[in-house]
Amino acid sequence: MSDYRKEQEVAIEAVRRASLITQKVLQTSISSLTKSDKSPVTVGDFSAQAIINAILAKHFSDDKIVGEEDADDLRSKDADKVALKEKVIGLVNEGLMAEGADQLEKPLSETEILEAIDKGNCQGGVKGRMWTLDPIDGTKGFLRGGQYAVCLALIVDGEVRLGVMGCPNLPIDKSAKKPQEGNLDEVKQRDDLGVIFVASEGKGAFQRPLHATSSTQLTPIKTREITPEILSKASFCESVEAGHSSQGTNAKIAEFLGISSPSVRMDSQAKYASVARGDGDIYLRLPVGDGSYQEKIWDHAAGCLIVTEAGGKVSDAKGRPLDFSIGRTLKNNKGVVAAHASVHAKVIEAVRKALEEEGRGHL
Ligand SMILES: Nc1ncnc2c1ncn2[C@@H]1O[C@H](COP(=O)(O)O)[C@@H](OP(=O)(O)O)[C@H]1O
Ligand SMILES: [Mg+2]
Repeated sequence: MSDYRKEQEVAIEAVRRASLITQKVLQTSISSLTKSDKSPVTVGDFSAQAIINAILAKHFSDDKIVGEEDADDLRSKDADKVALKEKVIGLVNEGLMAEGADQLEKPLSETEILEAIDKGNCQGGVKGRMWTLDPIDGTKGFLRGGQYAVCLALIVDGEVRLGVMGCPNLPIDKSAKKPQEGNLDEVKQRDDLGVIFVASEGKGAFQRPLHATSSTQLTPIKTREITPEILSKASFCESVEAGHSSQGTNAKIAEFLGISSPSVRMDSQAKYASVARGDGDIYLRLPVGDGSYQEKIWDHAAGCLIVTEAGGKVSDAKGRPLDFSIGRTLKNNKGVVAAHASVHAKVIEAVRKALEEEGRGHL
């Protein structure tokens, strides 16, 4: 098994710098940004993507990147888009020139920043090294002051080898209260929020505070011990967005497992982080309707490895491993189920029953 120590160090620093910039976008009042730039999430997305891609290109210039955005919008002469581009250029250079490892000596030019954003055009596949990036996963959560995550993973020959996730609105201490959904003031005021999660294949999963310096120790994380006998005491999490995961099916699965506590709803891959550090036990993401939506690899790669390395098991609704080797989507899979390895099979059995009862057993 290869050692991805250098990649891990670079990825943590890239995610840290990008996450701090998204946090700044959030904290410099969403309402004023909304007026001038239309969408703060666009500013945050482009800025985080440029920061991460530029740092990856500096260290691993041959690696490909599978990302969601390109810079076409920022090349428009439209006044709105020009204002957006100026904002992004300012934030990217602020992020890259802030003190710490990988600090830039001089700002990047507009052309360099647009080129960095455009690097995310790889189509994925089974051969070679590629990074997959979601600069702001959980865009809806970001906008409502809920959970969102800056997610980066390294895929080599179709397997996820390294996952790093920045969760600026998640408490460092898993037992601390999460900020109330939609309470932007709380997110702005609390100084105990912001975590980076990291996992490297075969090396375990860890967390560290987002605001820590690069030499800060990583703390190991583990899924909560849960056995089939006490499965009814488990807690499960799901998307806030009903369109992303069938909440009715999820509720039925919980009922079959004897779980009576209500689901914890959370945006983004922060759900994987919660399961990985034993804050929640099960993450259910059951397909909506005819199940035609194809999940994107950048929405799952980092979280999947972090849960697996923390002692959990991640699969699709049928119990099959997620297949990251066939392009930009998980088209060989339907839905996602993450749980402690010792109860995963029981959860999958409940998923099968629930889908059959809904007449969707073929999914
Ligand atoms: N119909 C659908 N079913 C499942 N996921 C969807 C979806 N439409 C969009 N998504 C994805 O769901 C992600 C958010 O997941 P969650 O609900 O867990 O917060 C989105 O990521 P972005 O927010 O990066 O766009 C988006 O890629
Ligand atoms: Mg996403």
